[in-house]
Amino acid sequence: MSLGQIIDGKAHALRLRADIAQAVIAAQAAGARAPALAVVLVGEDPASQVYVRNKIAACHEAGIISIEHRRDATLSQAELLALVAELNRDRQVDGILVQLPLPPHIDSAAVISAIAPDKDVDGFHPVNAGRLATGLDGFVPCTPLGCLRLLEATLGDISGAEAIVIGRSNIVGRPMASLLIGASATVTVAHSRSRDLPELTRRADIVVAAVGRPEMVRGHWLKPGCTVIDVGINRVAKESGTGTRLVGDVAFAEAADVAAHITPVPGGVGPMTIACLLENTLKAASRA
Ligand SMILES: Nc1nc2c(c(=O)[nH]1)N[C@@H](CN(C=O)c1ccc(C(=O)N[C@@H](CCC(=O)O)C(=O)O)cc1)CN2
Repeated sequence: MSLGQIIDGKAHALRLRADIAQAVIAAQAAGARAPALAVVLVGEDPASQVYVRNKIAACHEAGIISIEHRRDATLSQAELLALVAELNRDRQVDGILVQLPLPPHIDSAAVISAIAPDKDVDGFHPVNAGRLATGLDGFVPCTPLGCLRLLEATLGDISGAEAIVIGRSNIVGRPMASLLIGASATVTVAHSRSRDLPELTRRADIVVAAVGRPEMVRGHWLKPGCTVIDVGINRVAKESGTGTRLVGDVAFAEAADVAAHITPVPGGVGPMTIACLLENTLKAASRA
């Protein structure tokens, strides 16, 4: 029997998106122009195409202008850097998003570093990473920001809580740890070299799994009554042998028997990523 309360990321995201739409209307009533987001997609990665389509639809619904720049996979790094430079100069563009992953011949770090930090609504630029790590205001990457919003809505104050972040990527693990430290949690960052991961995880009141390995975090790793935020999106073969299904980094059914709160996959963190992109775009526009 499942004991854990499922955290409905889709419902939280819809509420946040409605709040942003209201804020856009209010800003325009006060004389501002509509926020504008440039979305750059290079290549034909099927998942990226879906994510970009969903981001553009979410912008439209919230009254945010989106300007799509699609380029084929043969685009050179120099051409992409030139596009980013042009968007940096464009005063009608508040936010710039370059969808990842980029084709292998392009150095993603170089492209991210070329985005003006004050238009970097993905929060991936080293200046924004530094601002977050040092407690300064800046843009926070959308996925960890969405995780924090879900934790705040579910638990309220998390100061003093023991948290573990499993994974140390620049996009999720590291910024997530900074956000939790900012919220005064006691934070452990675990990774592939960590010794006795189950034991470390069992100490935590809050578990954020962002490791990219299907169902790696097991129910018996968890402290009863903890809160589990599953960032993983892994496509695996169905047991029937035909087709695939999405699973997270957490073995959901087992974990839901032990945790007090848990995000599902799909329908947990993913929808919050897109809602937080809108939040960051509104913030970029209101600073311009
Ligand atoms: N420039 C960026 N690139 C990438 C980011 C990012 O934040 N900025 N994150 C991911 C992909 N991503 C957004 O871009 C993203 C991933 C997943 C979801 C989502 O809603 N997932 C659904 C399931 C979707 C499915 O069926 O495949 C869910 O979890 O419910 C939204 C956005 C990498 N690239």
